[in-house]
Amino acid sequence: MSAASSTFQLESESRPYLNNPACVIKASQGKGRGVFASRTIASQTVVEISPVLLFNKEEYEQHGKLGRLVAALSSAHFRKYNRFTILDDYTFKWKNGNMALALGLGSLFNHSNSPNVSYTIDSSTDSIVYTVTRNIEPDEELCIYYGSNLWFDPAESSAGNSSIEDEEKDDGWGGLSNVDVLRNPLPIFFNGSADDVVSEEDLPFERFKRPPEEETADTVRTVQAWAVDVPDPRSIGPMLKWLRRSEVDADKLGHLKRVRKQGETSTFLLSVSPTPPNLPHDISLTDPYLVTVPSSVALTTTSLALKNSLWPTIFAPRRKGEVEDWSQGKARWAWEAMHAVVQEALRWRDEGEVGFLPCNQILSYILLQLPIAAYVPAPYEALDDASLPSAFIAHDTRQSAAHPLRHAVMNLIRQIGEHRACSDAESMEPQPPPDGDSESPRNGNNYLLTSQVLFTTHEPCIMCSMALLHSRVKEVVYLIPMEKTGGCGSAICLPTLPGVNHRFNICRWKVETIREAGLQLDPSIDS
Ligand SMILES: C[S@@+](CC[C@H](N)C(=O)[O-])C[C@H]1O[C@@H](n2cnc3c(N)ncnc32)[C@H](O)[C@@H]1O
Repeated sequence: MSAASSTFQLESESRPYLNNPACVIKASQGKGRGVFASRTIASQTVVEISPVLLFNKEEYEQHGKLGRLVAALSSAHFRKYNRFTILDDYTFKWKNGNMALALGLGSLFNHSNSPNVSYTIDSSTDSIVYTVTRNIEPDEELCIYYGSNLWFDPAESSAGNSSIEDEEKDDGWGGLSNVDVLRNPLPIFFNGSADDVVSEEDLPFERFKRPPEEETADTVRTVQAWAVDVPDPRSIGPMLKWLRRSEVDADKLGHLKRVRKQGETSTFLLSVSPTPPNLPHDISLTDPYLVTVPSSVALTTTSLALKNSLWPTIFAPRRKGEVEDWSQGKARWAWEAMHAVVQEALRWRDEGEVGFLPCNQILSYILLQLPIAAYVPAPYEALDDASLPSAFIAHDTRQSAAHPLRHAVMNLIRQIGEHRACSDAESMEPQPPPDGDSESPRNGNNYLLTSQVLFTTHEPCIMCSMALLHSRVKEVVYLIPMEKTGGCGSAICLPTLPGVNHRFNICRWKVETIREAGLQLDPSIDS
């Protein structure tokens, strides 16, 4: 039974809904059942809290979904003609790859391009909260927005005045202009406080995991630290207490064990300060002396063996700081940045700039061209800082400039360089001269993307990845992997190559988002 052919056929047929006397379920012209107001409802009233029934990914893929092929080409068109079960009309994405079926009224809200109900996901109680977004008249239908990829032909909606559809309809671009990563359903990280940490699976991207780099005896970094021997085993306890209490360089030596035992003698690591710390007079100790110790944890067993030969070292297979936590606020910032870069690419669609051609004639009606764009937003960490670096955005101009090197990323980096040159010229401050030392803070001033995150529609090619490396970018987030030409993990992963003198993080926007955007691309082009 399809939703639209439900037993509710007549407008006059309505049934009371026990939990909320302001809502009734009635037939809605051309849509099956719908939820209607039985009386006036004030704006911002919560009209429903629906618990959800969760299906895990495997269960849904096997029994509910459209089948793998169709899912891979998840377009409204395919969904329309390839439904396996009516559940496909009711379930939607939940966190951790699960699918959710709203119980109660939640499954009966119809879609409108001008919705009067918004909803938020409450994952702590596995429920969805529905709130009216304006004052509602008696008998008005309550509708939510399902997104721009509908799998049915929508019946005219009376839920609101201005219609999202009016703005979007027939863009001559297969609806790609409607790709709006900010639209409903908003991801989970839009629900909580900006400082809450987002779990890895709820992030909108996957992080590219670099294989840990192997160290050799020549590359292990070391530092000089003060140590002292405790010859009398009875002094070990008091010395440990003293060390704990005094907390000397606890942060700087946290990657090392503080005591090394060799035979009867225990050696205590004291500090990395230029002079030895003041030691307790009531404990029998030798004079402090300098030892060479590793300056970081061991990431691999090879590194551990090397470092332990200098000083017992902590083994931490994950690089400290490699997997940085993302807060809800930062995830929202990234979401908006990705939205901005997609919009920028679309802005150039009619200008004939480099994009992607359908790679398969049979499927060409769902394959779209997307020009390439790149964006560096103002850093999230410095959003409140008035002196923060500006945001920069650029697109690929290979066609219009008739220049083979005018890739979006190259254009962006050049733009930032030119901006920097102009502001330097305007500034009265003398600028430090460039030098070749990557460790030098003076040189750091001359890099163009230090601590910045770059968002791009397409994985940068090898040339662009190298330019990003030379600009000391902190992170690259891309939407579409470029299997044959990408320099950030697809064809090659430039920042992991031996010999390159800068590493940057790589984040690949999650595949579902690309599918939602309806993008299928020719992977053979350089971006
Ligand atoms: C989640 S159900 C909504 C409740 C549904 N009307 C019912 O009777 O069970 C989604 C289904 O409702 C129908 N629907 C929702 N909004 C619609 C609209 N604007 N126009 C036409 N059909 C709609 C479609 O058949 C869709 O697959």
